Amino acid sequence: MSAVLEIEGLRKTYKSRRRGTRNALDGFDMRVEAGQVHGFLGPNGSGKTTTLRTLLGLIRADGGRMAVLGHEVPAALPTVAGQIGAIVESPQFFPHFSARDTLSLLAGAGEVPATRVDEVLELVGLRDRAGERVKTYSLGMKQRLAVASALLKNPKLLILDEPANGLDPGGIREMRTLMRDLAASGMTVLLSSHILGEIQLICDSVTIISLGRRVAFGPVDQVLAAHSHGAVRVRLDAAEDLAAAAAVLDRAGVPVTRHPDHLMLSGVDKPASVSRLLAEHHLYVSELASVAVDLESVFLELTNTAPVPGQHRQVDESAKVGGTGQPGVAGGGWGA
Ligand SMILES: Nc1ncnc2c1ncn2[C@@H]1O[C@H](COP(=O)(O)OP(=O)(O)OP(=O)(O)O)[C@@H](O)[C@H]1O
Repeated sequence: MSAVLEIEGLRKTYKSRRRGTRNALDGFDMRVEAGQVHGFLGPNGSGKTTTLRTLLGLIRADGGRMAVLGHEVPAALPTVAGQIGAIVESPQFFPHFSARDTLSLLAGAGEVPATRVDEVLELVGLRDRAGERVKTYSLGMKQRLAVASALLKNPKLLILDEPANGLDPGGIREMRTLMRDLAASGMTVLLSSHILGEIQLICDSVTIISLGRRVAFGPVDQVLAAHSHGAVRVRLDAAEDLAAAAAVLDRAGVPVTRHPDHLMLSGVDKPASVSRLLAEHHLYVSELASVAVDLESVFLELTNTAPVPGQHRQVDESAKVGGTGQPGVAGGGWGA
């Protein structure tokens, strides 16, 4: 498979006299293969928008390299920009223009045939409302218009930041079908979203970022498989003992994620040893179950963002990452 997008060792530091320096990207890597729907996931403030803005030449990186469709960017952006469709942050439209006027204007400016306007209106489900002013649109309708505008050029790489934002359940499902159809037609779709159930359904592969570094990547099923090994859910007789149990397991080197009424452990070969260890500390298990993990559990574990009862997690209090940034996916990566 060939890479449509390659990012290696990307670094970006924001400097401000008042707030000092902040490493938004700290040697971030990413690879997206052709024809895939690729999910780009990370907690608030982990560096997703910074990555996308850097890729599109909106801000300058401090180090690393990026290539789109085999061309180094930002140097080659004039060559490849016509093949990238992107919505990063909410685009603004003229409120008094209709969707059709808006798209016709963009098509004219981008030398896109006028017939494409009706094609994209149909694709995003706005055909019957295309003549109405944008200011009368709902949030979801504006979001559909944004996706239509990114599709106008029939790009090879489509980058969408939270495309399901504001969509009703039917709209989310339609967007899911649209993404899959676009990928089937050969388009590569990079999707940033916090709706992990959706990502698991739509995406072929994912990259998870935390504190500006990649903490997992690969085909969704491989990322899940890598973290399903020895995944065990633990409940205790007394739920108030969960914190003490988490501390005991942590000291024993067992990866543990706290949830409001249970703990999730990974890499447990002998579940019985967990109940024995906890009993030695007078902590008694009421349930010990092997489970198949979902993307949300993997995300919460890797980014250390699972909610903890009685605590208000602050932005940036996610995982201190280290090591290779690889999830243990066989072969050290995919498409290699
Ligand atoms: N212009 C800026 N000046 C200073 N710091 C910034 C600036 N833009 C982003 N940052 C900081 O860089 C870090 C990464 O921000 P970024 O917007 O890339 O996160 P994100 O992953 O897109 O988050 P979200 O999921 O909330 O959209 C954050 O700590 C943020 O505060």
